[in-house]
Amino acid sequence: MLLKDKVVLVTGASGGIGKAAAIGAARHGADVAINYHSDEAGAADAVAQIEALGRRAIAVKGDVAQVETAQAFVDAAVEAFGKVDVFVNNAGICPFHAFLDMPPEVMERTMKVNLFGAYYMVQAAANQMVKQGHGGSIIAVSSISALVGGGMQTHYTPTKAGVHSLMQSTAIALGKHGIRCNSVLPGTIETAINKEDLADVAKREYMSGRIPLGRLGEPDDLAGPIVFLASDLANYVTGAALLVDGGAFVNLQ
Ligand SMILES: NC(=O)C1=CN([C@@H]2O[C@H](COP(=O)(O)OP(=O)(O)OC[C@H]3O[C@@H](n4cnc5c(N)ncnc54)[C@H](O)[C@@H]3O)[C@@H](O)[C@H]2O)C=CC1
Ligand SMILES: C[C@H](O)[C@@H]1OC(=O)[C@H](O)[C@@H]1O
Repeated sequence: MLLKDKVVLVTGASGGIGKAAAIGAARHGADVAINYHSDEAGAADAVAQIEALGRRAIAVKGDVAQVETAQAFVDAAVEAFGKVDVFVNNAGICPFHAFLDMPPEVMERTMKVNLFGAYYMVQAAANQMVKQGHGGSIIAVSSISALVGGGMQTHYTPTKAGVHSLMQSTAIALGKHGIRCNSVLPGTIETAINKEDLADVAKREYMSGRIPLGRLGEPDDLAGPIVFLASDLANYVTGAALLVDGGAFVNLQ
């Protein structure tokens, strides 16, 4: 039990990596507050799975692109559980689109959800942790795409580099409060975000062929690394970025 009686908040946790991280935290003894955008059934299922593990859970609806969502989420968690120990910024979108004719609204929505949303959420969680006075752990779900590009992801990869950079800067800003800030950099993980993209058989085979461990990732592959960074096992880890990609990044030839 690495997170016994900790309170963990996860954004975008009605499915995919966020849901796996929320349930993974509960498996390690945490009570969990999840933010979700619109998938009521997915959010209810995450709550039910956490409660089945004997932990408490709440689901709070909100669009992370709206500034006020962040404080409302933190307030709801504090009202339910009394504190915030761990904050996982996970919510994100990746509407694949070519560069030369990128619609401004697609670019701006991606920035607002992935980067602005992360900024306001992390700020709200950090203020709560500072007020509590006993430190905390913040983890951003960045991406291998913080380090490498994607021709159909010119609006997306800068947001992932941005949240990685945000963790580096907040690690400095919040170190004196005992708040650690790190990012995980997933490779290609099969979730709703890339269902359509990976439906292309040739693309799917190319992507899995690039991975030394021989398979695409699953949401649960992120749960362990996130729980580790959240836990006291990572007490002296801050400003770090952990690739969770089956070895894809280092596979040049
Ligand atoms: N699946 C992959 O290959 C990779 C995913 N990531 C990142 O992991 C994170 C989670 O994505 P996945 O689980 O893969 O996909 P997903 O589509 O299953 O999950 C994304 C979650 O974010 C939520 N969300 C989207 N817009 C939101 C908004 N405005 N407000 C609140 N919630 C919102 C969605 O409802 C969903 O629950 C994202 O930040 C993504 O960029 C990073 C690297 C690889
Ligand atoms: C959604 C993509 O399949 C996925 O997102 C990322 O961040 C990875 O780099 C993959 O491109």
